[in-house]
Amino acid sequence: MPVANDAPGVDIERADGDAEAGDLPINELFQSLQGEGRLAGVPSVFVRTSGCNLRCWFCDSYHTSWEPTHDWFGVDDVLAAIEEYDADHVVLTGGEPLIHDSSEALLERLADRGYHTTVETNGTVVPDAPIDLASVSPKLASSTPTAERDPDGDGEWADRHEERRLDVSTLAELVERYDTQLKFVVTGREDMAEIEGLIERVRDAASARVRDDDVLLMPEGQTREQLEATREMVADLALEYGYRYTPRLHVDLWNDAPGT
Ligand SMILES: C[S@@+](CC[C@H](N)C(=O)[O-])C[C@H]1O[C@@H](n2cnc3c(N)ncnc32)[C@H](O)[C@@H]1O
Ligand SMILES: Nc1nc2[nH]cc(C(=O)O)c2c(=O)[nH]1
Ligand code: SF4
Ligand SMILES: [Mg+2]
Repeated sequence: MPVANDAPGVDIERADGDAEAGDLPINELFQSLQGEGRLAGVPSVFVRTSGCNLRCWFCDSYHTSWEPTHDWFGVDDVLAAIEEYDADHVVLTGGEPLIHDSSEALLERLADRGYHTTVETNGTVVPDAPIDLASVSPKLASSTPTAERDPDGDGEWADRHEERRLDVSTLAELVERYDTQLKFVVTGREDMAEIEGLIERVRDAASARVRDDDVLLMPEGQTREQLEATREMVADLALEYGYRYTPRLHVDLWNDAPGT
């Protein structure tokens, strides 16, 4: 998916493909309702950076991970595009937004201007920047792109993904530093043992408290049809384990349409 430049008033004229120091690779920028997590339903501007240090086989943002596409924009240009919208909430996502140093500069500027910021992150990087809600989605073994599941080849990324996907001390630091929700993509009941074990390890490692309702179970699925097959099972698991369920509101509403 190319940069979404058809939204009214969004100025992304300087799309010349060349990076300058401090630029961010932007895949798309749009307004929607936050579809996931504690703030589901809140009108928000989404800034999607391109590039990721992981390769989940199910990644619903294929054009930021497996096949990244983007144009480069300065932080000022990104801010100007955000300010075209009448929104108080900004969601910085990707790809993995925290692999880019300039994400920190953008978050500083957004905080200065009084925006509420959510960062959607895989929890492998601790940033040095203000964030109102760290929406951390640690990646489970069921996300690994094994040869059978690799959408793009025959498992070349499996080892790198496996090595990088979880680091308890990084997760503990995020929990200590930020108001955090831990949002797990659930593919089946088999994921629960890993989730339970990981929560226990993060609780042991972090001085800050992780409440059961800071832990969210989200059904895997990029389309309405796929979610139909997983959401009830995941809702039942949330009830059984006492964690929170999060819908994928945007998928329920708009399926897999771009810019939603
Ligand atoms: C595309 S990721 C970008 C942010 C970051 N890289 C991460 O994974 O948290 C945004 C959110 O979508 C979730 N996600 C990606 N593919 C999904 C799928 N097929 N089903 C459910 N959630 C998915 C991720 O777990 C994450 O919470
Ligand atoms: N509406 C909507 N809500 C979202 N919440 C997290 C998203 C993401 O891709 O990070 C996302 C997204 O892509 N769309
Ligand atoms: S970590 Fe996030 S962006 Fe990266 S591949 Fe997984 S879901 Fe996609
Ligand atoms: Mg998304």
